[in-house]
Amino acid sequence: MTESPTLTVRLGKIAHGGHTVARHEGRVIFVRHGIPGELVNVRLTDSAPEAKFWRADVTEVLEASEHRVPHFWDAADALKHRDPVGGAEFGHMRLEYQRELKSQVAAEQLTRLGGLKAEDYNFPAVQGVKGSADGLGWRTRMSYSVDAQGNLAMSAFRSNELISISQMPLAHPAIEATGLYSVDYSGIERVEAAVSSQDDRTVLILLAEARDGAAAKVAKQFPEGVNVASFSQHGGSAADGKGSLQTLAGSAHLIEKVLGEKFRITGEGFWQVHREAASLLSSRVIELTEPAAGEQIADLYAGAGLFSVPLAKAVGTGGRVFSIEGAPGTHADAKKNLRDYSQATVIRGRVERVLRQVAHDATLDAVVLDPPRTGLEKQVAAELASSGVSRICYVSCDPAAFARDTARLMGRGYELDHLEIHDLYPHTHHMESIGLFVRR
Ligand SMILES: C[S@@+](CC[C@H](N)C(=O)[O-])C[C@H]1O[C@@H](n2cnc3c(N)ncnc32)[C@H](O)[C@@H]1O
Repeated sequence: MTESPTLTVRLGKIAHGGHTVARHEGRVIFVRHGIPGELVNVRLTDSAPEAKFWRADVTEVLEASEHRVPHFWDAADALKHRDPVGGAEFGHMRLEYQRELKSQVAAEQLTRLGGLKAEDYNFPAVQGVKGSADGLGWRTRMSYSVDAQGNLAMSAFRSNELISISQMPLAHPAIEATGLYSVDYSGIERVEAAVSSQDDRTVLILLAEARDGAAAKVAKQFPEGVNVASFSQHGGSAADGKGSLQTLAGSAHLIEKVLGEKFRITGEGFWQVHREAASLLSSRVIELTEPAAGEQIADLYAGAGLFSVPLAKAVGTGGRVFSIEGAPGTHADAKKNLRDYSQATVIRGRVERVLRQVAHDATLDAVVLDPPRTGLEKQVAAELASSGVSRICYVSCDPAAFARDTARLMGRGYELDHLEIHDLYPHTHHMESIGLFVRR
C-alpha cells in the first residue's frame, strides 16, 4: 500500500459538515478532526491532482487550540487511530466552543444560501440543551452494524469500514446497561437500540436478520426486561412497512410521553433522538405557531404525530389538523396516537404528492413542517406559497437545506420572523433549527 502524502497546514474557519478549511499552494483542503487556528500535520485522503479541492485528516497537532480537550471516546480519537469511528467528530473540542462553531456555520449558510444579510438579521447563537452539561448519554436511538465476527460495530468516519466497539458514550445509559456489546450477533445484519425517554427507561432492541431464525438465538442473550424484536428485511424494513416485525421478548414498541401525552412508537419508526428533543421541539413549535381554536393546520413530515397531537388539542373539534407522513410504519403509529382526535386527518403519503390536494380542500391557517435532512422538494415551497398560508413553522436538522429553503420561501412572499437553533446533537457537527416564516 502506498502511504498517503502528508502536509503541515494552518487550519482556517469551520465549514458545513464539520471540516476546517486549509489552503496549500492555492488549493482548498477540507480537514477533519482539527480546530480553527491550529497548526497541524495532515494526511491527504483525497488528493487527485485535477480535483478542485482535497480532503485530509489531522494526524498530529503542532500548535493546539485553547479549545482542544482529550477526546472522551478512545475509538473516535483521530490522534490515536488512523480510522476513528464516526458519530462524535467534535468530541475533541469543548462543548461551548462546538456550539460557537455551529453558530458560525448556521450564519454562513443563511448568508450564502439563504441570502440573509448579517446587518439585517441577528443570527442566533446555538443554545445548549438543559440537563446535558457534558453532552454525553443523550442518544435514545442507536444504530449499529455487525462485523464478520458477530460483534457490534460502527462505521469509521465517512467510510464503510466497520470497527467493533465496546461502548458508545453518547448512547443513553439504559442502552449501555443492557450488556449489548457482549452479545454474539452472528446471523444479524443490523441492530437498532431505542430507549423510552419516560422514567421507566424501557429498552427495545431490534434485530435485522441476515439469516432466518438468527434473532431468536440472539434475543436469549439479553437480560429479562429488555424488549427484543426481529425484522426480516425481505422486501424492505419495518419502518417502510414492507419487512415483517416479530416480537421475541416483551413488546415490539415503546411508549414515549411528551408534555403529558402518550405516543406509541413501533420498531424502527421515527422518533427524535436526543432525550430532551421531543419535549423541547414540541413545546417550541406550539409556542411559535400559536394554534388557535377552529384553525386548520397541516403537519408535514409528521412522524408518529409528535406535533400533530398538541396541534389537534389546540384547534379543538371545531378545527382540523392534517398529519402527513410517508413511512407506513410511522404513519400507523400516528393513526394510533391521534385516534382520540376526530379533528385530525392522518394521511399516509409523500408531502410532494399530497400537499396540493390538502391545500385545495382546506383553508390552511398554519403549516408545521419537519422534513428529513434534504429539506423541502422545490415544488413543496411553491405549493405552500400558493396555498396562501400565513404562518409556517419549519423544524430542520440541516442548516444548508434550511438556508436554501429560507431563500425559496422568502422569494415567494414570506419573511423569517424568528429563528432559534438548539444543540440537540452534542459532540457532532449537527444542529436543529426552528424558523417561523410569516407572510409579508
Ligand atoms: C425529521 S422526521 C420528523 C418527524 C416528526 N415531526 C417528529 O418530530 O417526530 C421526518 C419524517 O418525515 C418522513 N418523510 C421523509 N420524507 C417524506 C416525504 N417526502 N413525505 C412524507 N414524509 C416523509 C420520515 O419518515 C420521518 O418520519
